[in-house]
Amino acid sequence: MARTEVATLPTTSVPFLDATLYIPPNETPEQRSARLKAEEQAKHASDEIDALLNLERARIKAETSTGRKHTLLLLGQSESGKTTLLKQFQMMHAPKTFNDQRASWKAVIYLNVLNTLRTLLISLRDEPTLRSPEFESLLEISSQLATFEDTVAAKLVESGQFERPQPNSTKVYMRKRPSLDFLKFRRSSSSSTEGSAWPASPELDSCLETANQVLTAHLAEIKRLWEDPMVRSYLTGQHQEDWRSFFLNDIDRILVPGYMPTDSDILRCRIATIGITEHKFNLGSRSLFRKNVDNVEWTMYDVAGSRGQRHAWAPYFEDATAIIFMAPLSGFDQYLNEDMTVNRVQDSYELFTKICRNRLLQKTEIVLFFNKMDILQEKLNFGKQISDYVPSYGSRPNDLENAKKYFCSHFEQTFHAHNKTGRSLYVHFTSVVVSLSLCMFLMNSY
Ligand SMILES: Nc1nc2c(ncn2[C@@H]2O[C@H](COP(=O)(O)OP(=O)(O)OP(=O)(O)O)[C@@H](O)[C@H]2O)c(=O)[nH]1
Ligand SMILES: [Mg+2]
Repeated sequence: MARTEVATLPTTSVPFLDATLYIPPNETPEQRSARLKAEEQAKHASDEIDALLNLERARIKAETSTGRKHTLLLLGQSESGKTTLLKQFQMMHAPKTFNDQRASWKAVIYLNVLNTLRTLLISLRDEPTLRSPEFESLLEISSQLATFEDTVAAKLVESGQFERPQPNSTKVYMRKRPSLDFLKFRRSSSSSTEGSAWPASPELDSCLETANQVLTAHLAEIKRLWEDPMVRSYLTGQHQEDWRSFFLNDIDRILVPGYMPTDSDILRCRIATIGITEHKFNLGSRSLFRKNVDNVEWTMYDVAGSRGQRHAWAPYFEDATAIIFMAPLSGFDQYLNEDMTVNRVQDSYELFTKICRNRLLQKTEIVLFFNKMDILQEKLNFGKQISDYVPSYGSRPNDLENAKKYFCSHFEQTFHAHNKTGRSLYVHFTSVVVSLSLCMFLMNSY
């Protein structure tokens, strides 16, 4: 397959003007002084970030120089499945911690349900043909649902494990603050072998209880709305995030009194990673990446994958033993949340290319996970045509085997084109929410 075909994937280049460099015409003295002050603050913040990154680099170097520590980086775009893979590792190698935290995940699952309901109501609001009695009835309780969502988010933030952009944000996704805190956060994050359940909060429990009562009282409407074929067909065209449907499909089970999240619920719930989190595993004695590893500690770094946060990855490159790069192929018909002009598979490909050609990573083993294969299969079964979104796919058969072959060959080509040191590429097609034996397989197969 000719390598030039990649160029016909949807383009991602968008003009970008940095607001801090923009000087408005006819700038008043007050505007000028405010602009200069903002520039000074931006420079100060940037210097501070550089200083913190240098410190972090020195710390990692000191830890790895003993040879007793190996570093594994989980890289990939947002929602590619990095944290989900980490949870799989925790299930396998830190089962006590995983079980201790089980009950705590209930709050995140409720947050996912409340947020999905709110997103659903918002997206149907402007579609008069889809406004049913169920919709009208749920609209009446929407502000109550939003209050629950906000309270659950606030209480999770108070637990110290999560953040959100601004204290009074109406957004319920807890995302990284654009601040220096990612390093602070990384240091304070608990390692998976030592972590414990998040602190209990009576206010959070009481909010979940009330939310449960309201949702249960409206369960029939929620289900009728969610199962309405016209609504489903409308949502399919909206390219919603993959994780959203899971908890609404299972809402009866989640609202049952005494509900305790299952392994699968924990793997499927979604919370964006903030900054970089560090997790330690002792894998005993085994052969890994062609090295005989004997009681060496593995430190796994799970990073935030959205574009604005990728600059924080660099300090971890120099001493990385291996990278697991997650590229979800199911994203062929989706766009980045942070830039709706950028196709997700195209973004993964470009990011992977940057990783392959990074000078600091030339000796780092790369494991490539083409993830979310279950969702890709569902989309192809549903009749979605890859060539509608990736014109260079052309007239190839629109099936799983051909899609795997097509995308894999592009990623392999870019790897080989930038492979100056003869390192190997290990490719796997995965669905990290379902393959429970994956980690065992990974740990034993190199
Ligand atoms: N069906 C399915 N869902 C998956 C798969 N992998 C991940 N998910 C879901 O996709 C959502 C996003 O996964 P995360 O692991 O949070 O993604 P991430 O790469 O850590 O994202 P950031 O933290 O934003 O960088 C979660 O709800 C996961 O359960 C998969 O293979 N199949
Ligand atoms: Mg994550």
